[in-house]
Amino acid sequence: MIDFVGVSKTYPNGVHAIKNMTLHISEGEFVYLIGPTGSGKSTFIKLIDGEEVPDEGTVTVVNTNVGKLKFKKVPYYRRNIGVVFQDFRLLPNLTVFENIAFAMEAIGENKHEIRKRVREVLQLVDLEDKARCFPRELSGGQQQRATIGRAIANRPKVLVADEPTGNLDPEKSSEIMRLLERINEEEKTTIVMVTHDQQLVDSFKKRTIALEEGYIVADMMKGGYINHE
Ligand SMILES: Nc1ncnc2c1ncn2[C@@H]1O[C@H](COP(=O)(O)OP(=O)(O)OP(=O)(O)O)[C@@H](O)[C@H]1O
Repeated sequence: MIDFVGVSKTYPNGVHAIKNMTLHISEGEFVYLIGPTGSGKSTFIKLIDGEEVPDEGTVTVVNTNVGKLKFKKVPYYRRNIGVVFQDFRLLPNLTVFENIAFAMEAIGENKHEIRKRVREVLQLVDLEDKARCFPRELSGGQQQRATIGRAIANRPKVLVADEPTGNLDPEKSSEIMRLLERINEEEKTTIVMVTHDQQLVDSFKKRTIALEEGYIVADMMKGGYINHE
């Protein structure tokens, strides 16, 4: 599903963010990406969603060579990838229902299908009673659930989450983890999640890939935190 073969990424300022990385993530996996600040986690995510291209090696996601994608094809490719950030990024003037529908309207889905899927997603993220609320009327945890709903509306094959629990307390973070696990199981979505939250990684055990200075320094199938941070 996600294959990095000999991937290196150097930014124009000379920073080597990813160094000769080779790694395979299978369809349906749920993987944590951990590592100290500046170790290359966000760059790894950007190589997956096509925001950055590798200088060396190949990044293949859902049978697409992402680094070789023509500019015009990037939006089509991105339909395969749902993205969730720490800071929510919901559209403030749209309701929860509209925020989720927006992602589907953007790809020209028909109205009937949008209504059906948004209801399904609202149920999955447990926000049926908040459908008509605006983001500012929601708690942080609810906003993050709405963001996740928006990210999965188009049934992406891969969901990348960059510190999705970064702004939430432990209880809300666990709630988000249980939701992501549900999406992973029920929607068969492959999930790559960047996190600094040692407690989460220890309690919701999953394959854990640790980066340091652009290198993979550990790849543990059973997960759990290590001493690299
Ligand atoms: N657009 C950019 N231009 C130049 N250098 C960059 C750029 N983006 C990231 N870097 C550098 O590349 C390295 C890796 O950054 P990256 O954001 O991937 O790390 P990270 O592990 O996600 O860090 P954090 O945990 O702080 O988010 C850092 O040294 C960073 O300063």
